[in-house]
Amino acid sequence: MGVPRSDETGTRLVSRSIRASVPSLRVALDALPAPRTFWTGPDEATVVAGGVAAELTADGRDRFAAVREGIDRVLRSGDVHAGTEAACPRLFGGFAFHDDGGDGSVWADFPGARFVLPRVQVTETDRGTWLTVNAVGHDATAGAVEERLDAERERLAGLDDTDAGPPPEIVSRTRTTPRDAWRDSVEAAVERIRAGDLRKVVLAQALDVTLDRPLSVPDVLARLGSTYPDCYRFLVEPTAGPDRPSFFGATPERLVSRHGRTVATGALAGTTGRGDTPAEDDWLAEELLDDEKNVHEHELVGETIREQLAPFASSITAGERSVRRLETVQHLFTPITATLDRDTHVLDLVEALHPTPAVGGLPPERALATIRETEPFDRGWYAAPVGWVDAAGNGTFAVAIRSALARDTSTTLFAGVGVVADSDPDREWDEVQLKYRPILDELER
Ligand SMILES: C=C(O[C@@H]1C=C(C(=O)O)C=C[C@H]1O)C(=O)O
Repeated sequence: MGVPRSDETGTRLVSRSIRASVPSLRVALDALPAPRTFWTGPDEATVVAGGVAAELTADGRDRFAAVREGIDRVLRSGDVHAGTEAACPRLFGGFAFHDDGGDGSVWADFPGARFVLPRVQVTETDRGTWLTVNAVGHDATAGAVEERLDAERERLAGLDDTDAGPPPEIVSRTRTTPRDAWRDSVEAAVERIRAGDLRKVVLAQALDVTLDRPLSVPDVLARLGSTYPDCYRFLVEPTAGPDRPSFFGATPERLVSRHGRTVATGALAGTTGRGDTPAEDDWLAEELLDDEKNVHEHELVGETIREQLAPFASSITAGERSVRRLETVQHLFTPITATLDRDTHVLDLVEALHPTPAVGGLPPERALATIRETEPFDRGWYAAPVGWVDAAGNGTFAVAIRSALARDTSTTLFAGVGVVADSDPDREWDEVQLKYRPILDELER
């Protein structure tokens, strides 16, 4: 797995941080070396990072445990001066949706799991901005890292504060799933549900668009931050080449966060649109809260999450169900918190929770098999966990929906819907189109 063994010859991780200033995080992200990393979310520090000090990859069903072991080896012992908690060494990454690898399509460069300790990282917190340089390996010395830290600070402070460019134009679009095929798939799933074979399955579509020029992902992430300020935004690049793919998104869904013994997650499922007026918005929200089909779909998610957490928790609390209003859709949301009964690593919680029935279905194995048989494309990392882990096993993971994979002038967008016994194929089709909007709006403004 290409992991430097920190236990063979003593400390091999060196990490130094200092306060720094950058013209903007967007400009910094654009200037950092590939592969680039971006992460932010509610109550989270914003991180823009570049390069690789250490990287872990794994495939298959055991990928959660395998990367966890690798991460522990990298972070176990280190010569770390971070200045603030958010600048302490963290690995950023995520997982493929399915246990078995994809079909080698657009996701060819994405392993089953990949985490990176960035070489250079800018961390923005409520209390200031920090620059971090990390090194792992035989040649990692405090002197060399401190020299690089000074050089990076000067380079980043000297960057010009340019404006974001205008979005590109869409030249063409191709759907993976024509409307007729969609109708057939949803009807087949509904039949299986009515026959008692399944309780819920989330079916997705992909949309391939060609742009008139390559996408600037830093610009898109910055704009998504203004439109979706309460969402998790992320960028994962698995390779460093000029033609590398970038997986990014602005997702409203947290899979799990763990800080010490405190765990926070939630059920987000059940969807309606936005109204043209505040009154219509409120009417749609009320209708969603009362809608039997959406409430059922939502409750399956909440119940399952509570069951999945039970083996780790001394207590689990579900808050009140409410409507979460986003720019383009409204969702049913129930917050769930838990107290761990021991020091369970965040990646063990990720493994236990993924995929929740908000993106998979019930019973899980049958739903996953249905997804595999039905969807004519590889989900890759869509709807899978993305986030970060630190040395204490704390971390936050989001569910990578409202996301897209960009490479050069091609971008593939993904969106799915929960299918239950009384789902209507045409309404589900419309819901998929709404869920493309966060990213699509950035490509055709
Ligand atoms: C699967 C997606 O969204 C999920 C499905 C939802 C639903 O079916 O109502 C709502 C939010 C998400 O949990 C997606 O956006 O691609």
